[in-house]
Amino acid sequence: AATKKVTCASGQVTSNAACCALFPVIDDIQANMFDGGGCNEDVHESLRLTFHDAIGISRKADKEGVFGGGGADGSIAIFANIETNFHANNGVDEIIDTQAPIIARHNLTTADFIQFAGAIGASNCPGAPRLDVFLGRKDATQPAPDLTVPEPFDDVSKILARFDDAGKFSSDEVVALLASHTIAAADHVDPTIPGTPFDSTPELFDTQFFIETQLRGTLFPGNGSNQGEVMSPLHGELRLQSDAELARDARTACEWQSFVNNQAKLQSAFKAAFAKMTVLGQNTRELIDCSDVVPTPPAPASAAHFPAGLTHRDVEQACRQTPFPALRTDPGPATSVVPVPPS
Ligand code: HEM
Ligand SMILES: [Ca+2]
Ligand SMILES: [Mn+2]
Repeated sequence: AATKKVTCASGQVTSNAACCALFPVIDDIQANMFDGGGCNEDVHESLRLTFHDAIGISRKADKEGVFGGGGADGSIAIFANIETNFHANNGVDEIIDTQAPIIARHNLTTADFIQFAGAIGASNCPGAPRLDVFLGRKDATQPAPDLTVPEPFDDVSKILARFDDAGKFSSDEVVALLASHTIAAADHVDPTIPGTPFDSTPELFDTQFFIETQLRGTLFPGNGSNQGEVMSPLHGELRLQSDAELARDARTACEWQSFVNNQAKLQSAFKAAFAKMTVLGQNTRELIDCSDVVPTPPAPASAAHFPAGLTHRDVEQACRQTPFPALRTDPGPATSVVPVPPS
């Protein structure tokens, strides 16, 4: 059925008048955080922040009658003085500080703004799905407890258990959420090489992350092994221990491999898992769906490939049922990944 549309005072069209308020927010964050619509570091950090806020919730704690966090409730920014001290939140203070004056200029809850900024940011990255946007979350009145955010040195069992406890995420949904690491870099895992990406295309929401995490690790991009870091296949690329293990564990390896060269699945699975994550802890019946304000992301640019210098022989096959897809190797000298410039 065709949905009714409203035309906002600005002339833009959306399905609900309440969503009109979002268009000026889009203009503000695009101009003042995202370099006029780029897939820059602040986009990456904003997407990471959606996760670190939302995952702060625990079904187990609730059952035991203790507060396990309010999920996507803005607590990470509202109680930044507490939550940014948690080890797993290292570095999120920067994007919280960047977002704060923008939040102050608009009439959204902090909880809504954090999720909104991540969705708009992702739409700047070629290949990304249009992520869902909801309005009407209630802001936190207390901080999330420590230890809700997974660490890169957690083992697969602990990671899967944490996602299940937070929101009944299946192992497939966990793998889908890790697609976020296709537009990502680490500043603090090896602090001597800030901005070191997890794949060779941190400006593209493509499937390279799932390809490159399956290649044999041969080097450390910086000063050697840090907590939560394992060897990567490329100069200038950093591999998290958690990503390496999820790519190789019997519970997750085939799902991981299924994203290789499957842009359509990457988009649909990440969109669905994000839709679940972005409302954790909130009463969805009270939320307004404003997803139609999200710009359509540019089409994915590059075709799936092995980075120059690497081939099928460098794949550490982990899925037992299905062979790794055949891919071409990029021409030229061995790939060296350049750092993501700081925003
Ligand atoms: C097993 C679960 C996860 C672990 C252990 C993990 C761990 C990490 C670590 C250690 C970093 C590097 C931070 C730094 O040093 O600057 C990072 C970056 C990032 N993470 Fe995750 N992550 C997980 C899941 C997620 C999820 C579910 C999302 C979003 C849906 C996400 C989005 C990001 C993004 C976008 C970045 C890049 C930030 C930037 O480039 O500045 N991560 N993650
Ligand atoms: Ca990428
Ligand atoms: Mn960063």
